[in-house]
Amino acid sequence: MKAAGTVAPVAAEADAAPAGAGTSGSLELRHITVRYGRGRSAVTAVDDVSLEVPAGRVVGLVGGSGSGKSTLGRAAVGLVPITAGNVLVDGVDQGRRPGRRPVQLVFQDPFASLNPRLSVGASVAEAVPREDRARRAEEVARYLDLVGIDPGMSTRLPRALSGGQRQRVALARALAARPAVLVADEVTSALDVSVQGAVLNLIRDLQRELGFAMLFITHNLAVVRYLADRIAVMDRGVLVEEGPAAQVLEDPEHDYTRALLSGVPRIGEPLPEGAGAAGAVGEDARTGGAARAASAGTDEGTETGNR
Ligand SMILES: Nc1ncnc2c1ncn2[C@@H]1O[C@H](COP(=O)(O)OP(=O)(O)OP(=O)(O)O)[C@@H](O)[C@H]1O
Repeated sequence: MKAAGTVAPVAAEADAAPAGAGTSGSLELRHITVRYGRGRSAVTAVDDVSLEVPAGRVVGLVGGSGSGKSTLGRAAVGLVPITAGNVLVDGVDQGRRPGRRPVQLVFQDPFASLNPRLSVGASVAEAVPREDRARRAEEVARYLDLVGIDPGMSTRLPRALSGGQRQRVALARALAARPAVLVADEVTSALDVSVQGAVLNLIRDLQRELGFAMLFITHNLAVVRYLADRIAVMDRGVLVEEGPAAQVLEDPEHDYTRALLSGVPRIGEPLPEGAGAAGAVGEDARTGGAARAASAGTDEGTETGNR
């Protein structure tokens, strides 16, 4: 593992491919609509959204609460049925029905990705592709090591781990499946501020090292500033803006993006989650904490006790 990095400024050359690129797949969401329910009670959570995550790149998906970010991520992974549109991985249409896809999702709550009755090792082993079953034990050790978890902990149950450790194991499980694309949905929001930076550093280092494409969903603009090559902004089910991270953050085109950045909600709307009352990017107490922890290169040290 590389040493924890420092907070990077917004990539000046957002279009330059990161080191290690070329090993991953690409994700293309074409005119995706997802509707929950039927008739009058139907909710259009995602409305005709098209978005591309090129191989080796990180696209940050931001927006206020209920804007449809998680639904879009779940549609990409095949966890919710798609009402209209197509999900393509490496140009191959994945169909609209829920099902297994070469896209892995890491959730906000690691308990959602880990079976509480399975040991850490068994959880990761389950994800190892069939063709690697013969060397499953080595693969489990390799991925646990990669995320900074001592493979000696593989007999433990998730409940015996800290929140940060559980999220690392969830990440190991997702990566062990060797996905073409990773979707990370609010992966640090449930974590203690003191470990958020370490997990973000880990994700950033792994992404650079392994070169997988990633759709990184968050309400936290400081986090996308830190991680994303490109930023996509959703408002009430619609994609309102998409572009290189620096451009979206420094010179947003859409009013909603400006409102997210300034923390000033439109009249009659609640303050978007993550757009701190203080306003500017990184001034939200939570985001500031994450960025500072990342900047200091801190890790949860005693928590994992193995890095
Ligand atoms: N399973 C469901 N059944 C019905 N409606 C749903 C379901 N899941 C989400 N919704 C609705 O779809 C809309 C989009 O929700 P979604 O969770 O995708 O937004 P989000 O941007 O991820 O929000 P948050 O940041 O709060 O998680 C919301 O109006 C939500 O109430």
